[in-house]
Amino acid sequence: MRVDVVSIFPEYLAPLELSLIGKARGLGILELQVHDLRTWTNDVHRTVDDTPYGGGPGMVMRPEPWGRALDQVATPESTLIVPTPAGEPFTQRVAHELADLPHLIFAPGRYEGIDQRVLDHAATRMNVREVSLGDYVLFGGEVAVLVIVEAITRLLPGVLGNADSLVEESHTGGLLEAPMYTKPAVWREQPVPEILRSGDHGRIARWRRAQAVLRTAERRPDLLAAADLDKRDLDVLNE
Ligand SMILES: Nc1c(O)cccc1[N+](=O)[O-]
Repeated sequence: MRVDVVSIFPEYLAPLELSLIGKARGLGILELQVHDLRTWTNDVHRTVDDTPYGGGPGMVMRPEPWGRALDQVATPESTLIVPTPAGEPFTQRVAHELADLPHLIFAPGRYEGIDQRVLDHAATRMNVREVSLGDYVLFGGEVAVLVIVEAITRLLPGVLGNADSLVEESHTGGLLEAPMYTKPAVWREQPVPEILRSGDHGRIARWRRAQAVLRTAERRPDLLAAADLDKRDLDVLNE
């Protein structure tokens, strides 16, 4: 997979050189390049914003630099990802969808956002997806890019040492993951649930599933409605 990020704060994306993302880049699993949007400005002040038509507070990102940036970076295989509070919810399902694509271009906006014509023009030549991490307001989209790139990269084949890790985690299968424990067996007078030390893998799997169902029912009933529950799950909820 290739990823290009265009930002007025390219240094914000430095964490994409670290840890497993850095490893994926080193292995050639992920090809990633960060660009400074001001590269595509043509005035002495390298201007990227201007006042909004129709009035109102703040500034809007000018279309010309973005247009020239996308002209250079986009290919026929590109999908433009625009992190914005006005976007569709970014979920594990969306992460899986994006992880299957050949080329993602991220356009994190600043100020009051990017001139809408940039997205509308881009949509005439590539897929455009506006995605939101949540219902809150940030200074810009760069931190959202870090989150989305991490969520996608860990799904790419060869990145996680044990692909089984993807099976039992939260939101895979629509449920939150069960609580996890490690040594010592007792910590500050709190024992690890006995079943986890029983060695009975069938009972352990059923216990973990029950815990996931109960935790999801308590914290995220919205997910439970969409989850694929079996009779045993329903019995757990009705106990
Ligand atoms: N919430 C927000 C924002 O305020 C600015 C850019 C991106 C996002 N987001 O992805 O959620």
